[in-house]
Amino acid sequence: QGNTVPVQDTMTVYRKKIDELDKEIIHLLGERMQAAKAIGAYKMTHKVAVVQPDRFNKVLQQAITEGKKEGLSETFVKRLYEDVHAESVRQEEELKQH
Ligand SMILES: C=C(O[C@@H]1C=C(C(=O)O)C=C[C@H]1O)C(=O)O
Repeated sequence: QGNTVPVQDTMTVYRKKIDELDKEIIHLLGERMQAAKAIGAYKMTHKVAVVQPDRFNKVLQQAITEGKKEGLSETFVKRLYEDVHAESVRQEEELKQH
């Protein structure tokens, strides 16, 4: 059928967009982890606890607010940020081993 080619093209265009956005997301997450590690290094020198629940709660609330503007559910943003936070804490803790 002649219409299968344009359908493929449309999907290819959007998938290319998704691939680009995914690259940006990963790049930004990497940058975020670098910032967390810089904070982790400061904490290590000044004997400050890695996990800061009040700060994380603020970060989470900000993300939920921004997420809502983008049509993202609170549940999704919460799950996502709990994972991001866990990785951030893991990377800060890892600094102590070196
Ligand atoms: C990066 C920090 O360390 C931890 C990680 C956080 C984060 O990833 O946003 C927030 C609070 C801390 O539990 C920080 O204290 O700011």
